[in-house]
Amino acid sequence: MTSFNSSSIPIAMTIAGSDSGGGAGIQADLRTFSFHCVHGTSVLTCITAQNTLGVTRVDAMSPEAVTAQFETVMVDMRVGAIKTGMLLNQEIVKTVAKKFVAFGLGNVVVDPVMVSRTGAQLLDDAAVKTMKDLLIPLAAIATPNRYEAQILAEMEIHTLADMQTAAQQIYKLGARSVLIKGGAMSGALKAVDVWFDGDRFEVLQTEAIDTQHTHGTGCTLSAAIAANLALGKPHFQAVQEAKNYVTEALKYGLAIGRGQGPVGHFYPLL
Ligand SMILES: Nc1ncnc2c1ncn2[C@@H]1O[C@H](COP(=O)(O)OP(=O)(O)OP(=O)(O)O)[C@@H](O)[C@H]1O
Ligand SMILES: Cc1ncc(CO)c(N)n1
Repeated sequence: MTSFNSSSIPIAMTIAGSDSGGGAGIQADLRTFSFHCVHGTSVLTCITAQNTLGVTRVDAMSPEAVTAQFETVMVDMRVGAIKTGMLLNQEIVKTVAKKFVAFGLGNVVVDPVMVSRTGAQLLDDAAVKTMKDLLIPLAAIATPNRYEAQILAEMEIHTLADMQTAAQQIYKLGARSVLIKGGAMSGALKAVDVWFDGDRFEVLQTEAIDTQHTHGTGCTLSAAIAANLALGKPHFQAVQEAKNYVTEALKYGLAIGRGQGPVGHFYPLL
C-alpha cells in the first residue's frame, strides 16, 4: 500500500465552540480548512445546541480540557496558524492567552466572537475585558464584526470613517492588524471590510450577496485567513483571499432549516 507523502501539508488549529447545526463554529472552521487543503485540528471550548434559528443551550468545556486539547496537539504537530472563535467565558479566554504566550505563537487570528446573528450571547460580560487586555494584544489579525468593534473600540459605528477610527482604536489595544467586518452595516457598506495595520488602511469591497443564508460568515472568514497564513501567505493577501472565498461561499448559501442557513463551503463541488 502506498501512503501519500503528507509531510508538507500545512496544519491549522481552531479554538472555538461546536455548532450542532453545523453552520458556524468548529464545523465551519474545519470545512474551511479542508477547502484550502490545510489539515484542521480543533480545541473545543464549548458545545452549543444550535440550529439555523438560534442557540438553545451552551455547555462549557473546563479550562483543563481546553489546555489538554491544545497541548496534546501542539507537542505533536507543527501548527502553522491558529484562529480563535467562541471562547465563552473569562477562564477560557485567560487559559488560551496563557498558552499562546507559553508557546510563543505569532500566527494567531482572533475572531472576538461575542454575539450571534440571532442575538445569543456567546461571550460572558466579564470576559470582554479579559479579551481586550489579554487576547487582542496577541493577535496578528483581529477580526471583529460591527457590534464587537463597537464594544472593543467603545464607540458607535455607522460610516466607513467610523470603521476606520474603530480599527485604529482596536489596533491601539495591541493587535498587529485589525479587520473590521461590514456584514452588519447597512446599505452600501454591507460587503465592505476595513483593514488597518498601523501604517495603512485598506478597504476590501466585494459584491453584496442578497441572501439570508449568512450563518457562519465570520467564522468562515477567520478560518480562511488562518488557513492562508498556514499556507505561508502574507497577512494582507491572506485576508483578501479569505474575503473572496466567503463571497463565493455566500453565493451558494444552503437553504437548510427554517432560519439563516450556512454558506456553501464546498461550492465548487455543488
Ligand atoms: N451579504 C453579504 N454579501 C457579501 N459579503 C458579506 C455579506 N454579509 C457578510 N459579508 C462578508 O462576510 C464576512 C463576515 O462578516 P460579518 O460581518 O457577517 O461577520 P460576523 O458577524 O462575525 O458573522 P457571523 O454571522 O458568523 O457571526 C465579511 O467579509 C463581510 O464583508
Ligand atoms: C459555536 C458558534 N461560534 C460562533 C458563532 C458566531 O456566528 C456561532 N453562532 N456559534
